[in-house]
Amino acid sequence: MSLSKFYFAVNQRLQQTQSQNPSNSSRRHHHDIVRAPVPSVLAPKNNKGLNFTMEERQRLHVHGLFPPAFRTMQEQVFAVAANFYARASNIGRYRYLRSLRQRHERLYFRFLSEHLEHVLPVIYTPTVGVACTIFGMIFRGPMGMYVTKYDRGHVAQVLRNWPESDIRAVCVTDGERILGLGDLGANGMGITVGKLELYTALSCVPPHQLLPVCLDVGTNNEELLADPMYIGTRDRRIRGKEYDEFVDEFMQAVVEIWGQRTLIHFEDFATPNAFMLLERYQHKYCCFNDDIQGTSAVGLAGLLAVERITKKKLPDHVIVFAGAGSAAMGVTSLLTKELKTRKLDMERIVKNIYVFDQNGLIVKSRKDVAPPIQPYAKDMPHIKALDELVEKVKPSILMGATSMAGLFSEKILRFMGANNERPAIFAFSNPTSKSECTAEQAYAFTEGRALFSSGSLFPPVVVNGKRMTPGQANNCFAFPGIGLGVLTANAKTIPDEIFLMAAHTLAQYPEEEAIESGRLYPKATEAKDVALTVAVAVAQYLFDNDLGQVHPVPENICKFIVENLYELCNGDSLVEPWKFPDLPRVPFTKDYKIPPEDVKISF
Ligand SMILES: NC(=O)C1=CN([C@@H]2O[C@H](COP(=O)(O)OP(=O)(O)OC[C@H]3O[C@@H](n4cnc5c(N)ncnc54)[C@H](O)[C@@H]3O)[C@@H](O)[C@H]2O)C=CC1
Ligand SMILES: CC(=O)C(=O)O
Ligand SMILES: [Mg+2]
Repeated sequence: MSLSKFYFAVNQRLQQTQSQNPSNSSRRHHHDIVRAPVPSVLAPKNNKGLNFTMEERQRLHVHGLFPPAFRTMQEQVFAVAANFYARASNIGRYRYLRSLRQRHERLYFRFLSEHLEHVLPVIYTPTVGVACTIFGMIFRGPMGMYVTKYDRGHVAQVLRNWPESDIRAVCVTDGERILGLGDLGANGMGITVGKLELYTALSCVPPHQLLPVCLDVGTNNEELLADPMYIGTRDRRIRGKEYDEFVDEFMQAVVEIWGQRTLIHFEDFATPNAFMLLERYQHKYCCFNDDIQGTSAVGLAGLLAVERITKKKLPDHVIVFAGAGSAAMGVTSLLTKELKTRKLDMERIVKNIYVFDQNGLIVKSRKDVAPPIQPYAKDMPHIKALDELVEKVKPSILMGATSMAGLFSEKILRFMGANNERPAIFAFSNPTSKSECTAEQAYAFTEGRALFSSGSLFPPVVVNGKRMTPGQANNCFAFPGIGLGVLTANAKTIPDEIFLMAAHTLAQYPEEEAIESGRLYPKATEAKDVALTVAVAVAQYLFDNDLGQVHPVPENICKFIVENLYELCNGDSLVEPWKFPDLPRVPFTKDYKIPPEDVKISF
């Protein structure tokens, strides 16, 4: 029984119990009516919880609404941590965090910011994927705007209902390709919420300036259409002109309301629409597609790190891309751009790049190849099986973005290990359940020599006593910094070069020691530092190329950004908000941390 069906059954049972005992339900109803209104000082963005001082409680008329105890922000973070780690499952933690955000926003982001390593897999991939599959059941209240096809002609009017006026960035999805989970329709809202929360947690963009949007254009997911818990419109997806005009209206409405400078982040559109919309809007609006462009920066950064450790130039590496969707084609095209900057011609660039999709190797004789992939089509006989291609061309780098769990079979991984001293394996697909292979498999079948990275993080693996730490090849190391850099410069459009800048900045992160243990990407605990560094590089590029709209151009961009960051500390402006001061800790020190278990392998 699927999780949503299980909960549906539980709810049905509850309803039956209530209808058998009407006196219960009417009593509860009566209590609801007499409940006192919540003062606006307790609205999520104003609430300080037990951190309200006695003077504030009296002045703001909330005295008596709280127990007498006072807690510092840090103590409240401890209390949240105790609750968070006490939950038995990550989906339980997700639900706890959702309710925390809905009552105390600053505490929520402060907690996120301090416990990133454990929180990232909950508010982001993989758990957010589970949350999206049961989103209708766990929906608690507004988190963003739903715009449906029935709002055509009135999209601006609908967007104006959002209670915040100073929106600087919008993350929008139409829910057609949510992670590797396919068409989740209106449930895709969970993804846009998660992405924007990283803009705050990693880049300190104030949450009230961020707006998640779900364009509900229907769903073709039969299970959802038949699911009573589904929260979206129960229609099939609109396509073609109708779809294009709807998205056009949305884009116009955003700039009409919040201005041309509003950053529009496209997320988890199905690949054909993702490329179509990027081409249509890239030079017209301040927008980017995270799955194509954000991922391209992270993919190229990983390749640059491989180049560094193997001491072999990228064009000399044989690279097989499994998948030819947004993610894989994003990386391929940024790699091409990078190699062009190295003065290589197209023939040389594509020589060692092989693209393989669900119908096999992309070859010239195939008729089903989309235009962006055509330059990589090989003039050789078609190969249908990935293991056959790997045996034939002997790649040193294997990148997968297919949502096909287990695609990198034992045979393929052993082959990679046998032919390379440090085979590079990238399993981009999300969530974990869709990964092309696990970290354990990548290390086990290459005698612990693989440079392994995945879209959703795997725990470290101890191979013959040596601790291998996989990296996270995820666009979360790019988009928060890119977003912050673009907002800092107030750019009107986002040029492709930005993603090259981001890739080179990110590639500098892993130290030699980390690379030795197989990790090509920074740790989650470094993600805030990465975001700021990427933002500075991006803003610098925009200013240098006269693409910024801030006058006068700030002399010190880093200082300028830091001074404008969200105060995560309830008004105590922190000089370096991404490094919190070591405040005195209360004896709240129960063992509530659950470090991920290492997997142990020996030969
Ligand atoms: N780690 C990261 O930062 C990111 C990861 N992703 C993940 O990448 C995956 C793919 O995303 P998109 O490119 O947008 O999806 P997509 O659905 O457009 O592309 C999937 C590609 O995989 C190919 N494919 C399917 N089965 C295959 C098989 N058995 N053998 C070889 N190729 C096969 C398809 O032909 C298609 O070209 C998703 O799981 C997504 O979550 C996407 C963006 C960023
Ligand atoms: C990470 C991401 O954007 C994806 O899997 O779609
Ligand atoms: Mg995505």
